[in-house]
Amino acid sequence: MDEIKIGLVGLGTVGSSVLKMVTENSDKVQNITGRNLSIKTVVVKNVAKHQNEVPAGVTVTDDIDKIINDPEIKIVVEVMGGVHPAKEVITALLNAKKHVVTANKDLIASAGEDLATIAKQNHCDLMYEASVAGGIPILRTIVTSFAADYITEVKGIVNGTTNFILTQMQRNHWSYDQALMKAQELGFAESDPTNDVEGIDAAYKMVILSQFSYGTHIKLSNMSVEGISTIQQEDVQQADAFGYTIKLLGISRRIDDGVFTEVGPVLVPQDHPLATINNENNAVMVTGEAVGETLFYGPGAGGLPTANSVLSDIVSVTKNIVLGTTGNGFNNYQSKVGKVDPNNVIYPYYLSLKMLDAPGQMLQFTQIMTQIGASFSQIVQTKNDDQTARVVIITHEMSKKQLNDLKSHLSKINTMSLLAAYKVL
Ligand SMILES: NC(=O)C1=CN([C@@H]2O[C@H](COP(=O)(O)OP(=O)(O)OC[C@H]3O[C@@H](n4cnc5c(N)ncnc54)[C@H](OP(=O)(O)O)[C@@H]3O)[C@@H](O)[C@H]2O)C=CC1
Ligand SMILES: N[C@@H](CC=O)C(=O)O
Ligand code: NA
Repeated sequence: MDEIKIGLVGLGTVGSSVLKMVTENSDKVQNITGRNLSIKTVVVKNVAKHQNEVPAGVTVTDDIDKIINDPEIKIVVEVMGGVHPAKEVITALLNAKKHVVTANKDLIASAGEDLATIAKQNHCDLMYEASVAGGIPILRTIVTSFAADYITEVKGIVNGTTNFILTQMQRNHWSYDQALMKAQELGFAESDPTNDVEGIDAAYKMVILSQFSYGTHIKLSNMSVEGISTIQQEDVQQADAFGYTIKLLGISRRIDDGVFTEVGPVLVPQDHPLATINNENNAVMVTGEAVGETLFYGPGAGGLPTANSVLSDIVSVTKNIVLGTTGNGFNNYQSKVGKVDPNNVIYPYYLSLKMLDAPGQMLQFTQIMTQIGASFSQIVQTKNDDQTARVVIITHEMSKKQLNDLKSHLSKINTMSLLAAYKVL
């Protein structure tokens, strides 16, 4: 049987699981593709650390040229992460006519279009199913199964680390730091978890999902991105008492002629499917005009689930090699969309305020709300300390403009401050 040799760049959480799956699941892959796939060379930073982690016959090196210049290697898996030097490495691999499979959302969200062009010029495949929602087969599903439908919204939980942290904070009353440490230990978090907890990793994934859903590139700089690092345990518990679970959601929807995409903590009603997604699991809801609402659920992080998506790309590339159909692009949908007026982006909000515990304070707050044309649906006041009260409110629908007006009014009053403002689904 013909052989296809694979190069692997990175042997961490995902890389070691890719090596395991290529080695242990080769019979099924052979059966489907008619090719014998094996990993020939692995590139890492620290060769000594990994020397004993590979089967006999596999070379471990820190020299990427050993893959770039090896004519026997046809497919390369990039799982080292980060934009640089991953971008330069993938560019060199494509120019050397290697097909590339990557899990790197940072890179695809920021340079995916350029890399796709280079791939096409070289008649090579560039696939990245693992870059969004780890083990959930969502990108290929949008390309193939929503090919004709007009997608109006794509939203969901697309970061495993933050969902794990929020689950532990809500269910087990863990501290934020304790939960983050465990997520790192389990291999869900990025090597620097800042992008996870600040919502940037989820934003990268929303950029890619929007590209696939609407055919348009949303710039990260045009998105509102908020993470979970400032969420307080008391807000998690208060949301729960109101009947909501706080989730970090990415939401991308058509509004007017445009697409509005954002990431932030959202109060999700406890009977909504997204409220039931726990730990490192992710869920993506895709709404199409024809099909209506659909939900895709599964592990969003972790070695083997992510490796399964990498393997699905490897198998797709292999089939293309066999059929001579490489270089046709992972996603070919391109379309122009207009701008969205933030006044038309409306949600109810959860507002947490600290105010002086004195007569007239609530009246003053109510006057501001009346002035900006907003109103409450639920309100709870508790003691914060000797002098101040904590007032938590769920508003009726209001626009981003009204929220900004509220913030600006509050910034001028030194007896009240807004501690948190989260959307309510
Ligand atoms: N972990 C997860 O659950 C998921 C991760 N991803 C993505 O997959 C990719 C890999 O993630 P993960 O496996 O967790 O990362 P790890 O940090 O566990 O592993 C990274 C690997 O890449 C190697 N590496 C890093 N920089 C270089 C370099 N400059 N040259 C050569 N090798 C290098 C490291 O080598 P050494 O060990 O010698 O330091 C290590 O083996 C990232 O893009 C991540 O965003 C996607 C979905 C899920
Ligand atoms: N750090 C990421 C890994 C998968 O993309 C996450 O936690 O979701
Ligand atoms: Na995926």
